[in-house]
Amino acid sequence: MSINYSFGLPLKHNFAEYVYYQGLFLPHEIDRILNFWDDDKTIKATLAGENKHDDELRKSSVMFIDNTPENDWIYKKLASLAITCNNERYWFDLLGFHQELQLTRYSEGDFFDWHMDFGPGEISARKLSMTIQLSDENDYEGGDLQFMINHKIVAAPRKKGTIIIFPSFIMHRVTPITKGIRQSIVGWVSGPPYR
Ligand SMILES: O=C(O)CCC(=O)C(=O)O
Ligand SMILES: [Fe+2]
Repeated sequence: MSINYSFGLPLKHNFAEYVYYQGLFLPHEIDRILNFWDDDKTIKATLAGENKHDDELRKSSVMFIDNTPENDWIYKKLASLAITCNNERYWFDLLGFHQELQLTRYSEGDFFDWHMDFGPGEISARKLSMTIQLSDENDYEGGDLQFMINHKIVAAPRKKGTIIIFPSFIMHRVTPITKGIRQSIVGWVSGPPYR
């Protein structure tokens, strides 16, 4: 027998484990971002939150893109895309970027194994994760950004300039680079606790 015991929850039929967008950054803008790479500002990637050093989970180099006036165009574009995407798909409460955008470089042998971007402590406010594929897909082998969707592993598009957005609680990884270099920007949009 059927029952009707609705709490009247607003259901979101547009939810997707990840979405991607192309064309927000022009090729010359991507090249401009790639030129930010400065070996002197580079650090070995650590994990936010718990288990800060876990060499088995992650190997890559990162630097941070300060939110200075010259870099604001990058933040602006990503913020506006995040808001649009959120309004179409997720309806999370978002407050903004509370951590600097991260420029990541994966060289041969580098990887980031299965993880969520969400967790206890300083990463508990993350709601949406964003990745920009900065490298030409033919410049590296391996280095796929993949999502675990139920029992299936799905790879994100690799095309240079693609922006992939996903809820920060979705499991994902970057497979080991077997040849070349892959670069990406990773950003996290934060918000108040889920309720
Ligand atoms: O490089 C990427 O595309 C994603 C990296 C990642 O998952 C992270 O930094 O949390
Ligand atoms: Fe991640």
